[in-house]
Amino acid sequence: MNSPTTEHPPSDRSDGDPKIAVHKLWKIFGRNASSVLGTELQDLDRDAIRERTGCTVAVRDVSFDVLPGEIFVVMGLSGSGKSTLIRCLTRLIEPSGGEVLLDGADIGGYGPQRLRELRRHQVAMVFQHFGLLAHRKAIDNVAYGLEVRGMGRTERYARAREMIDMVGLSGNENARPDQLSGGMQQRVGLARALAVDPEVLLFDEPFSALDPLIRRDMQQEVLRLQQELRKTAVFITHDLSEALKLGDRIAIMRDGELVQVGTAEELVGRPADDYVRDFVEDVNRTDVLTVRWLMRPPRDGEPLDGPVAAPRTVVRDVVPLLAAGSAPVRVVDGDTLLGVVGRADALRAIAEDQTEDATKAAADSAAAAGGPTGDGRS
Ligand SMILES: Nc1ncnc2c1ncn2[C@@H]1O[C@H](COP(=O)(O)OP(=O)(O)OP(=O)(O)O)[C@@H](O)[C@H]1O
Repeated sequence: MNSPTTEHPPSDRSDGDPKIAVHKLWKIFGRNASSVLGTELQDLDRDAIRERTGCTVAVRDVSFDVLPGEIFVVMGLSGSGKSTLIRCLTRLIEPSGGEVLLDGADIGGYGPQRLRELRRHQVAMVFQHFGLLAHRKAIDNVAYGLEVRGMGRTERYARAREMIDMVGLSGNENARPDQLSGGMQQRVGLARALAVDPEVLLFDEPFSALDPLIRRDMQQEVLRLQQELRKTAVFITHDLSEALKLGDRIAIMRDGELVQVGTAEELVGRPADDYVRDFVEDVNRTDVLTVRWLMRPPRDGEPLDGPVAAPRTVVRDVVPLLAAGSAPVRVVDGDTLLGVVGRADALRAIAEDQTEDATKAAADSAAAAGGPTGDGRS
């Protein structure tokens, strides 16, 4: 085995240049919007800007990268600017300032023709209210983007059938939207977006209108398709469990600003402020935090014959392993020992407070209550 590393997550995200890079993006609604940016007014808070100018700052100085193949979730309360932000990514809403780069190209400089091509070929959107054409059959809705592109009937129907198959709607090709349930309509929306084989998928609260069980199915569907197709996706939601389930990384928005961008573990394990803490406080930490997050290098003399766990194993699943023996769990990726997790480390994950002091106190009380902690501290 190679030597252990103390590197923290995330380690399995895609490397390389971002697919989408957003730099210092602003969107200010209102007739006097241009009087705000670049003046001292822009430093005032949202309410003060509205009072002074009548303008609404929907997106304020937002920067982030979306890596190829990742699902990047944007989450926040109603009115925090999520929909405006996602629409700025294809200039469905024109940003007031800043840049959006797609594969390094600044889309701010695109003319109408190039912008149309971008929306037809490179980026597809799935909307909350499906956005289907009511008078068209499912297959014609799915084929719509291909028709707009000028693809011939036989070819576009073949492609549309393939997509309908892919989202599990075979047999419903000829149904009109009002003959389909909400979940099925959104599958049509998904198939339509995928039909044009876009590089990027933008989801604007696509499952908010669906019943919880259907919603769960659709989330599974997105994860399955993502595994298969590896598209880059930006996914808007105001539902934390959806964000945690789908997001490789999650951005939390408040009043137009990004408060924190991180993996589920980073948000749950180290919330940036009380706003994020409020969002994540009811999350069961052992379901989210992984051994990769908690691991540390082995200590001198610590036994290294404990059970093995993959880096993404959640804490809940290693608790039985730790309970069964005293040696720490070894976190292993292939042949490489990445680190170890002992009983006290697992307690730290369960505890709200992850400071060293709290960890030590938890370990001490565990030792006092039941013998060795199995991590060399006892
Ligand atoms: N066309 C518009 N004109 C003026 N103000 C707007 C416009 N669109 C959005 N806003 C304002 O911008 C702010 C951000 O709105 P946005 O819809 O982006 O938020 P959101 O987080 O997507 O909310 P929700 O979850 O309710 O959809 C809000 O204060 C909203 O009222």
